[in-house]
Amino acid sequence: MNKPTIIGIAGGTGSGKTSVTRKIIASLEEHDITLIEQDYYYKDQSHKTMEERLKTNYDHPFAFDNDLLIEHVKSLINRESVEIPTYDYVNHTRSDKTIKIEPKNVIIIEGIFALENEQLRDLMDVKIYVDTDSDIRILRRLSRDIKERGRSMDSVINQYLTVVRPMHLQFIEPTKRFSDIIIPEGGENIVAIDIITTKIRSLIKKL
Ligand SMILES: Nc1ncnc2c1ncn2[C@@H]1O[C@H](COP(=O)(O)OP(=O)(O)O)[C@@H](O)[C@H]1O
Ligand SMILES: Nc1ccn([C@@H]2O[C@H](COP(=O)(O)O)[C@@H](O)[C@H]2O)c(=O)n1
Repeated sequence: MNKPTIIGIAGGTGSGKTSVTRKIIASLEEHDITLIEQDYYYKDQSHKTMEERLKTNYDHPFAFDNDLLIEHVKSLINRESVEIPTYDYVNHTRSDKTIKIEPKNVIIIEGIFALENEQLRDLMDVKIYVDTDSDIRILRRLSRDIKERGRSMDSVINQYLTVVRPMHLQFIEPTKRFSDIIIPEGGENIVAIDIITTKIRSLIKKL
């Protein structure tokens, strides 16, 4: 059986990775797509106190269980289903439930460090970096984290200035050079989404 088409979508927090991913999936409605959000692979911290969890650097590659992610992607490539973890941003740890993911012809891996790990990159057919200015990204994140992730304005601003911004510059922004295509402004870039879906369709045809 042929290898599924693997797409990696990276970019800073609030850049619009999730929005781009949703638009790609919607544009390819005639195809079944497996989505893996890298955030689900944040390391389990259930053995830590909340105080300890608040001190974790969630913007460092070490915060992720990449070994498990790579193992799961390889299983999907071998057309085996996997039970993937889920993540609870309010409690900063893995949730109790897992989700069964079935292998499909297209697999999208989306996350801030989707292009950081060489082993993971080597499995990808198309590598995308969503590039949005940092002032826009922090405004989007502020609004989203307060509405959806149980955060206060002060905590988002403090985390951004002390951890998120420096880690972005050190670890995430440099992964842009590994991308095949850079999308400015994320999900509203209709032309870029169109180019990407055309490429994915042509890769699926070759399967
Ligand atoms: N083009 C846009 N205009 C306005 N808001 C946007 C746009 N793209 C994304 N957002 C909003 O910004 C927040 C972060 O976007 P998201 O796609 O989740 O980014 P990421 O996955 O890179 O963190 C979400 O609340 C989303 O609805
Ligand atoms: N417990 C956690 C885990 C992660 N984060 C932040 O999430 C960001 C990545 O998610 P995006 O959807 O924004 O790409 C990352 O920058 C972490 O700081 C968190 O705050 N708490």
